[in-house]
Amino acid sequence: MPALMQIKHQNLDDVETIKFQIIQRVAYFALAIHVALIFIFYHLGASMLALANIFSVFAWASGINLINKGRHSLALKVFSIEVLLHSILVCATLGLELGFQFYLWTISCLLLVDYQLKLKHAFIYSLMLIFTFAALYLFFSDVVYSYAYKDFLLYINMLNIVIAGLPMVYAIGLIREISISQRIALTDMAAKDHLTKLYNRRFAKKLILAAQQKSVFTNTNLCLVMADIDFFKHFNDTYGHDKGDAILVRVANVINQHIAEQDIAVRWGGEEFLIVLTNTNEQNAFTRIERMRDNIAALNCAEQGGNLNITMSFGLIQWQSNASLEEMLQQADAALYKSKENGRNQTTIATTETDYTAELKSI
Ligand SMILES: Nc1nc2c(ncn2[C@@H]2O[C@H](COP(=O)(O)OP(=O)(O)OP(=O)(O)O)[C@@H](O)[C@H]2O)c(=O)[nH]1
Repeated sequence: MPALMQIKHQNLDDVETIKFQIIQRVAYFALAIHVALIFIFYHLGASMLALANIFSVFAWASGINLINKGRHSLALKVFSIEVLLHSILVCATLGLELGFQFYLWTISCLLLVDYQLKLKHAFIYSLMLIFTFAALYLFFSDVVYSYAYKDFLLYINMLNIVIAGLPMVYAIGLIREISISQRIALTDMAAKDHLTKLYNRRFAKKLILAAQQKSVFTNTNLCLVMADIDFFKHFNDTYGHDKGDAILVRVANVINQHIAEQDIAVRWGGEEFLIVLTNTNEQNAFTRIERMRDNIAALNCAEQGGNLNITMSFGLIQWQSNASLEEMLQQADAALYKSKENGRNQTTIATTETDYTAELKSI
């Protein structure tokens, strides 16, 4: 999987690691280029630059080593200083026509992705690199290239611009992916219950109201189902709270397996769940919930605690036109209560005597 794509599927903690894996790959590439430059500069007759490149190779190698040791921020500083000195030296010796000064732009972007550096400091260093870029034109624009391969200057310049530009595009793409993945993670944290990964009550209300509006608009049915694990207190008391938690997760997984993508499953309270089945009438919902109930009762909970069976009771209502969410929840709750009263491990369909349309008309 490409590294940028990989970020979407990682935890926030892993994002920094992936970022530096990418930087390390770029550093290996830079190291190889600097090794080649030793020979290229030597061949051109610029022996002082060839000698300086040996130090550059050491700088890139030690930066890579620092990344391996987890000293990411220091590695970036080593890379930045190397590029800064290298650009100044090459421009002072060979002039600006080769385009080595463009690497200062690349490194100024790289400093900004170092989160260990305070933003203020990162800005200052980056600006200093940009000012250095401008100053090179001030001081070295009259340096004339007097070495071999003069005819190739334009192409080398173009090559340097491309090589310097690619990491900048890559770095901005990386920052974009990181901020998107963080936004997704934060939205998820705000919307979901951390144990079961189902929607939490607060966030779900917005979703349910939107689903209800859609059902009115599309003239389709919507059902609300209240569900509650039977004798869960007894399970907790017998096997402990941690094993109770594991049961909640397994029950939530079964619920998820039995709902469609557009349906909504919510951890409503402790061991109480709310399921919203869209585009489904009362009879269909009943059949689907009964299948879910059977599968919960068939869960093998031996791992979580002895041979105690987990069962669940359900209360179901089809959303009545003009009824409010609170009214429907009350009815679903009343139906759930009946399931409990009648012996648990069953589904009760609410019998609504209230005519919500008439109620609305009389207001
Ligand atoms: N393990 C665990 N238990 C929880 C959690 N939230 C609520 N509970 C427990 O769920 C139990 C609910 O007990 P009750 O409301 O008495 O209901 P019950 O024992 O399931 O009995 P009925 O609903 O009448 O069948 C309590 O013991 C709570 O401590 C949770 O997040 N984890």
